[in-house]
Amino acid sequence: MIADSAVWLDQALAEGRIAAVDRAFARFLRELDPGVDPRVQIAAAWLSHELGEGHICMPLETLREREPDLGDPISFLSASKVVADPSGDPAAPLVMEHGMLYMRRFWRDEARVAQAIQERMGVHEADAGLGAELARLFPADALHPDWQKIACALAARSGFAVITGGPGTGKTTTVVRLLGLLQTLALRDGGSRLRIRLAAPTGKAAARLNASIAAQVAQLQVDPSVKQAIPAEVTTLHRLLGTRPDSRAFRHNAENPLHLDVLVIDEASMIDLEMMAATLEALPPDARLVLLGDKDQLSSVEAGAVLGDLCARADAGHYAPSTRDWVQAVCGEDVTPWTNGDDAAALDQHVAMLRFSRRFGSDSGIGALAAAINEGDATRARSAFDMFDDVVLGTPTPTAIAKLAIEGRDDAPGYRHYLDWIERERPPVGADDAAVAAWGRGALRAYAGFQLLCATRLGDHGVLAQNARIAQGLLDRGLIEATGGWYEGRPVMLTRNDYALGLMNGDVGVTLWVPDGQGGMALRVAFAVMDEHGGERIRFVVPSRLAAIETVYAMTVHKAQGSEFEHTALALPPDASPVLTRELVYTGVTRARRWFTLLAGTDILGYAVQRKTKRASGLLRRLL
Ligand SMILES: Nc1ncnc2c1ncn2[C@@H]1O[C@H](COP(=O)(O)OP(=O)(O)OP(=O)(O)O)[C@@H](O)[C@H]1O
Repeated sequence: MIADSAVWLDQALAEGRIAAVDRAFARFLRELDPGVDPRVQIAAAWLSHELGEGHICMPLETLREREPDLGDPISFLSASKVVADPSGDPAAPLVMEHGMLYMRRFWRDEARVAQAIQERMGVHEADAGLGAELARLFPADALHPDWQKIACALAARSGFAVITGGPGTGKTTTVVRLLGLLQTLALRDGGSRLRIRLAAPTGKAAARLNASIAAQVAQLQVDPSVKQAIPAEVTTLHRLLGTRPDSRAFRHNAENPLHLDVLVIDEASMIDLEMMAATLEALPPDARLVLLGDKDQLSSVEAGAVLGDLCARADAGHYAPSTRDWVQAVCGEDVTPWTNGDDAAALDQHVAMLRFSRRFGSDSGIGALAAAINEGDATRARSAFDMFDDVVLGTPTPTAIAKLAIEGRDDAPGYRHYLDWIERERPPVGADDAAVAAWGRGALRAYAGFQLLCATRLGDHGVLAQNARIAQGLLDRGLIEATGGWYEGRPVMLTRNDYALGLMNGDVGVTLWVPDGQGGMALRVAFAVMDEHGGERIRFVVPSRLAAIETVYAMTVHKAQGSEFEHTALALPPDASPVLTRELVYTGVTRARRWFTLLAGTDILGYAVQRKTKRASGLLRRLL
């Protein structure tokens, strides 16, 4: 029995097992209830620690393993005033349910998300014209089963759908066809058009979807009136919900719902539980929600792995025989191998996984490597480097990493390519604004030719250290004129949203000398921003207006989610570390469009690939 929690908390903090915030939370419980059982405080400190790691809750099993001396957690937790069961005291800060301990806010968000999804799954029925429209939009000569067609059908038949798939599997293609289909059915017989909104968790992801949606809509085989009724503009979720200064709450909520009939959210793996709860709350009850994303990518930075939870059974399908028969009747596709009559939950009938990548064919090392990583097959992952030319294992020493980042390898570019481009394409003196903007756009595009990714920000192998080495290497080669302050060629990334400038956390800009409008030249940072019609526009920003930015020769894998680069290099630290996970490596590899370079030992690759993260959550249990 532990008599004094204060000693335990101080010691755990001193030993680095918990953080100051965890101790503060445990102390706060004593303020609430001076007679609180010290064991409850210890449990609370561990719970707070787990939330910091991205979990929604803490299984009591975890507490038993960590603190076997405390005895049975169920008995001391259920005896405490600060812990309630779901129907207990709503003022209690902790909730215990199904062998999990929650902070009330997360418990409430999780329960709300589950309930909102459940309600939405039952809204809408398949339209009688669905089969004919699907046959028109999806050519019969596709690969079978045509998962795009199946995904589209499942999404069209209810108010809630999840479409997961790796890079290039056709998530955008499918959703554009889905929108064409829904709009065609809505406009039929003089009906009114659906209000459709598209969103993504970050500005970068929104911009990328924007470009691909516009291209896909142009190719869509539908009536021009339908085409017009599909928006090209993609907004960020924060924008859509309406942020309010200094508040976690959004302008749109249950009392002030969004004005829309269909909401599509791309890159949904980046949505944390709190954001998902806010989004579902702001959605009108009969609006459709379609989530798109890659279930195997890293989860959100904040707590929760909502897409991962929803797609936990997507590989095996778990379709009910009734779904199988319906898919056969409406799509002419056979999903028998993915049908499991004994274990088919309602949620499973709303999830579709696209399984064939058009970007990465059988000759693609990136595709083979990503698949091996996902299967946790380190041997196959290693052999991909021997079998394919587009993936290369580079030397992971600091000097070699900086050299690769600058010079690239063979045809795969490094930063020299982009700096040379800026120099070569510099507009002549007196060039008009359009020419300068085109140069800015080209510089951003050239910058996207290469990106070095790191696992962490700090440490000798982190972003800050790599940034410094690369900048020095560029200076030594005469490619930039300084390594600190503002200089031409400096790429920067926003680390906070800046609504006044219309720039979002994660947006990347490139510093350039441009005409200052008074006959001189000035350093400005070129960003690609969306204009009001969903098109892309180049905005030049005065460097001093950028309050929260970082140089971005190196970027964390987390920050790179939602972006792609022609050549991506991933540098991993040489020693085993908790940040090295399968999801991290998969996300890094799949940022590459044409070339991928791994800057790590194969032992570290093997170590990371074995470590699949599992975030504790009760969401799936609530939905099954
Ligand atoms: N059914 C199809 N028929 C022909 N081409 C297709 C089909 N589906 C996808 N493609 C092509 O494959 C490429 C990738 O498709 P898409 O952009 O829809 O995939 P995605 O899953 O959204 O990719 P990303 O990883 O970029 O999010 C595109 O060039 C697209 O035109």
